[in-house]
Amino acid sequence: MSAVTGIENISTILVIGAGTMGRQIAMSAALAGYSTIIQDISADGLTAARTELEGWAASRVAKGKLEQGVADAALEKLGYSTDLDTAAATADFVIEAATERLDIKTSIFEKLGVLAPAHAILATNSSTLGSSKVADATGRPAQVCNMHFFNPALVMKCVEVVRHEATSDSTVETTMELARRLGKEPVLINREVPGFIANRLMGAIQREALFLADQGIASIEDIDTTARTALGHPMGPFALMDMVGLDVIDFIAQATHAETGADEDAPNPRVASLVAEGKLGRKSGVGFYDYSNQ
Ligand SMILES: NC(=O)c1ccc[n+]([C@@H]2O[C@H](COP(=O)([O-])OP(=O)(O)OC[C@H]3O[C@@H](n4cnc5c(N)ncnc54)[C@H](O)[C@@H]3O)[C@@H](O)[C@H]2O)c1
Repeated sequence: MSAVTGIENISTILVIGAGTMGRQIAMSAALAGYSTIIQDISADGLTAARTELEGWAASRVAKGKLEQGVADAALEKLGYSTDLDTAAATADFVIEAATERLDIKTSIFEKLGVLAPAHAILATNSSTLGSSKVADATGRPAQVCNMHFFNPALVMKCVEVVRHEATSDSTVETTMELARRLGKEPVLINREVPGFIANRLMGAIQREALFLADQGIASIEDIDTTARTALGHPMGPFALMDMVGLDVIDFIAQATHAETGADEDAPNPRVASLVAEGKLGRKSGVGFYDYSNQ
C-alpha cells in the first residue's frame, strides 16, 4: 500500500528548476491557488524566473486577459529558494524540471526521498528520461511518475502522465487530477516508451517529411504547405523543427536512438549537419528557413 496523498491534501507544490519549463509550471500551480516554491541551484536563474513571471502577469493584465487581483494572488503564492532541504520538507507534490541529465535528476530524487514528507508524490517533467530511472533512488518508487508538460507550459493544455511498472494507481489518479486543477488536459501513458505520445507522433511526421525532402520528392516549403492546408496543422514539420530548435530535435533523436537502437529512430544527417553549422532554427536566425530578415 502506498502512503500517497490524495488530491484534497495537496496544498504546497515544489517545482525544482526555474528554467524554461519550471517557471511556467510553477506559475500554473500558483494560478490554480497552490502555494508554490520554485527551487533552483542558480540564484540568477530564480531572479530571471521572477522577472519573467512578473512581466508575464503584468502583460496579461494590461491586455485584459487576467484580473489584477488574480495575478497578484498568484504572484504572492510563489516562493523562490536555492535551499532544497527546506523547500522539500513542506512539499505535498514535487515536479522536478531541472536540467535534462540523469546524474542531476538521480541526485535530486535521492535527496527528495529523504527530505520530502512520506506522503509526497515525486514527479519528473523529463521529456526523455522515464521516471523508473530515478524511482528507486527515492525509496518510494510507487509515488514516482513522469508529469510531462509542454512548452510554453502556461499555454499548452497537454500533460502526459507516464507510469512506470511500480507507480501506484493512487499516484496516477492524484497526478492526473492535479493536472486538471492546473487547467490542463492530462493523458495517461500506461508504460514507459521513448518519446511518450506527442514526441512519437511528431517524430513520425518529421521522419516522413525529412524522407520526402531528402529524396527530392518535394520541397520543404511544399511539404509544410501540405501539412497546413491538407492536414490542418498550424505549421508544417520543418517550420516546427525550426521553432523547437534543431539542436533539441537532434538531441531527442540521439536519446531515442540510444534507447531503442532502431534504424528508424537514428538522428537525421541533414538535421545533424545543420546543427554542426550552428544553424539551429529560429533562435540562431537560420535553420531549414532563413529568419535573419524577420
Ligand atoms: N524545454 C522544453 O521544451 C521542454 C518541454 C518539456 C519538458 N522539458 C523537460 O523539462 C526539464 C527542464 O527543461 P528546461 O528546458 O526548462 O531546462 P532549462 O535549461 O531551461 O532549465 C533547467 C534549470 O534547472 C536548474 N538546475 C540544474 N541543476 C539543478 C539542481 N541540481 N537543482 C535545482 N535546479 C537545477 C538550472 O539552473 C536551470 O535553471 C528537462 O527535464 C526537460 O526534458 C523541456
